[in-house]
Amino acid sequence: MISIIGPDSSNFTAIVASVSDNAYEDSIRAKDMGADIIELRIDLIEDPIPDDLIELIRSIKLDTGLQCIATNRIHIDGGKWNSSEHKRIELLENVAPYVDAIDIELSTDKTVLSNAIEMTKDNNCTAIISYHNFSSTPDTARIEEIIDSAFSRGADIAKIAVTPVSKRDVLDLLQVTLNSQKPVCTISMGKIGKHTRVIAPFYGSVMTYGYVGTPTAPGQMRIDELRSTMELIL
Ligand SMILES: O=C1C[C@@](O)(C(=O)O)C[C@@H](O)[C@@H]1O
Repeated sequence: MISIIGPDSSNFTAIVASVSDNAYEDSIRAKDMGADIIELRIDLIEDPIPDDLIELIRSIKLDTGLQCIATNRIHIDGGKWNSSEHKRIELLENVAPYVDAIDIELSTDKTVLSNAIEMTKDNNCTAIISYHNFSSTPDTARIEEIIDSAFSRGADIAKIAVTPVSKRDVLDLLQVTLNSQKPVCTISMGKIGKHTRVIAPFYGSVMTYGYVGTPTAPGQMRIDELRSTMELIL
């Protein structure tokens, strides 16, 4: 399970470094830059082979001491996975015994999602159920519905990554974040939302994502810049 409770049992925000190709080298750099957790984006790795992924995860965890999230992002949620759904989930099952959390999309087929969440918990992993919208930000009632849906399907953390078209969209997401009584990770992507990667934690977001080599989403900041800016203003 990933830890989102600070050493003094206060809530703290985990800085997550998304890595893909060059995952090992970028994970070492991420650690030095101040990342708390590594996210391995399997969908961004060329021809992922289970045994190689397991060896990679073991090396990353051993040499960085950081916890690891496995993500194999479905195309509809902005991912690059382009093979079968069965294989997509199978790769997550292969690595589940070696990681600390699995990220699976709310848009996944309900039965597949339910089985994947069961598998996640059977492996004592944190279940992150994520929702992505790369064109807009739903209204607050809809975002709250999405969060409730994620928890009703077994999420330990509900992740909402949406795209604002106005400052009001950003404020709406921060309001939902502040009101949430359960662990959420909220991100306003793109240029208008970029500052939420630093300030959403102040309103209760339990994780914030950054990059080492190349961004894996619009508006991401480099890990060291993210950490220093958070330390400066939070
Ligand atoms: O879902 C998320 C958040 C993210 O999309 C971002 O906006 O930083 C980056 C993804 O790698 C991660 O899985």
